Amino acid sequence: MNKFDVCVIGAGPSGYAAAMRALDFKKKVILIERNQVGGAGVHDGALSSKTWWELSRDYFTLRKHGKAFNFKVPEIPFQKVKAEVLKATSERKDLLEFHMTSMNNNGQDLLTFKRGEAKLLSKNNVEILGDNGAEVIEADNIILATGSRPRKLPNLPIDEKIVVTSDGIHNWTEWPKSMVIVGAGVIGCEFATIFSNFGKTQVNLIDKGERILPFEDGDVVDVIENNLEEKHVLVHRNSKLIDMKIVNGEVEYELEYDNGEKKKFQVEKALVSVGRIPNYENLGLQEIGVEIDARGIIDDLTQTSVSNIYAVGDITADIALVNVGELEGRYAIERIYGKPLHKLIYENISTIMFLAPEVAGVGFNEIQAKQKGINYKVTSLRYSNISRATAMRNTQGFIKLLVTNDDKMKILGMRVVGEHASSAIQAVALLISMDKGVEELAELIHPHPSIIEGIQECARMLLGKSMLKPTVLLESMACKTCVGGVYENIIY
Ligand SMILES: Cc1cc2nc3c(=O)[nH]c(=O)nc-3n(C[C@H](O)[C@H](O)[C@H](O)COP(=O)(O)OP(=O)(O)OC[C@H]3O[C@@H](n4cnc5c(N)ncnc54)[C@H](O)[C@@H]3O)c2cc1C
Ligand SMILES: NC(=O)c1ccc[n+]([C@@H]2O[C@H](COP(=O)([O-])OP(=O)(O)OC[C@H]3O[C@@H](n4cnc5c(N)ncnc54)[C@H](O)[C@@H]3O)[C@@H](O)[C@H]2O)c1
Repeated sequence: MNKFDVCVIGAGPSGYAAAMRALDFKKKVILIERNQVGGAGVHDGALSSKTWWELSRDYFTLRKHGKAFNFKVPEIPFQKVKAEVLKATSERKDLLEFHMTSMNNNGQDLLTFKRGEAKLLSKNNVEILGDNGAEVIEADNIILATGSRPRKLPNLPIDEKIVVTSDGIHNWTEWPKSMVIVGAGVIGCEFATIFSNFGKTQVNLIDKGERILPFEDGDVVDVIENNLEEKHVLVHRNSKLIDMKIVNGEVEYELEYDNGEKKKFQVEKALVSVGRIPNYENLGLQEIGVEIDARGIIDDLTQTSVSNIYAVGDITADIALVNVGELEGRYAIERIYGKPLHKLIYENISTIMFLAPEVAGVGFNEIQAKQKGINYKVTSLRYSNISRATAMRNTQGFIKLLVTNDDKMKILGMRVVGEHASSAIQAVALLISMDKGVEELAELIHPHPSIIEGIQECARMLLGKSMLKPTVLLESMACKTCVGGVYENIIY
């Protein structure tokens, strides 16, 4: 029987990162994947949806300029865009595969890749069921990185053709004339943005509550909702989906609103995006004593209740992000083979939501600060005050910075809504992780003209030395305290 130091199950972002980190420790590793290398980080997930988003944004910009400069933008077939998306995902998969093979050609010969379905037979034995039958291997340590899958609602006729999850969008062959999206979370809103950007589909979005993206601050959501509605997206607010069926190859659905009113709608296609569930079944975990509760595997900083078995990435059912999965994958290996240099903390994660415009975030938003009972100072600046945005001829958006309500003004979090938002987040993420205040940020020389200059102006506002003054530009700048949920302007 082949014996390994580490067996990693799943070659998505978290498993791949774990396997590569184990090689740094010169360990003998086996990486097992039942489907495609890259997992949802590449296929029907992060990279594919971001390629859709980038292409849709380019096309929307072209349509906008077409209107402004009076030229006609050619139609773009669905199949052409889909082919480009699949080209992007196979480029990434090929790179990851080439990289794996080259690691061994480097003379290390430490990495074995196996294609097949893995299942634990004991705490050290894993069965791999591949095309050529079953094989059993032995490993000192096991990393579970089997990811997650779309959550399905039992009463919905999901056939991955007409009613799809994010796994089935590539089964479509043409732009739907109309579609409904069930679930106004990140995936739902990103695809509402994508399809409305291309302008070929009437998009309806079902939202259980008062507003989309319920976990995000109201001022952020307002910008996104307005833009979606300008692109004719119909947001069904405060509504419950009570029925959906496929009739003559199209979708009929019925909503019940909070006021008791019921209404029927017809659309060509439906996308269901109501969260994801971890893949921990059929791995033989319960049989060998890995503790599992209703949410999924119980882990203590990646280690499960069986001490040589670790769980990383989406399987742990907490935060489902590529960067978090990769971090956990590396961390688990560092725990096994040496002391991790950094603690595994989740408070300081940078995120981007790919909407119109993009929304970047790090640390707390106002909802989270209030939930934790934290009093804070908050400063905000609209893009209309930033030269780069003026040059882009697109001043929609704002920056919002939260700091502690004391003299230290330690950074608690930031949200940026607007063009280049994602490029604006890193400096602040670093300051939060270094437990620093706004002084450092205010004095650093930033490139000009850039969106990040706006963050610096926010820091200066808090120090009472911004160039533009919030006392004058009342509509587009603000600097306040929030104590017990009550706001008060800060006057310097
Ligand atoms: C539409 C969409 C958009 C997203 N956009 C973003 C984004 O913009 N940014 C971001 O950070 N995150 C995004 N995510 C989330 C991100 O894709 C996941 O958090 C990430 O892929 C999780 O990585 P993972 O390695 O834990 O799991 P996965 O990527 O799911 O990989 C798990 C792998 O394990 C394999 N596997 C499962 N069971 C077995 C078994 N028994 N034997 C062998 N192999 C097995 C699977 O085939 C899969 O390849 C998005 C997700 C979706 C669905
Ligand atoms: N840009 C990014 O970083 C990015 C992009 C896409 C996905 N992701 C990751 O993937 C995860 C899954 O995304 P998601 O959008 O599926 O989940 P989500 O948790 O973000 O959103 C699910 C939404 O569905 C709603 N919902 C739940 N049950 C419903 C029902 N019965 N009827 C109507 N609505 C219902 C919820 O209220 C919620 O708004 C995210 O949590 C995120 O971690 C990240």
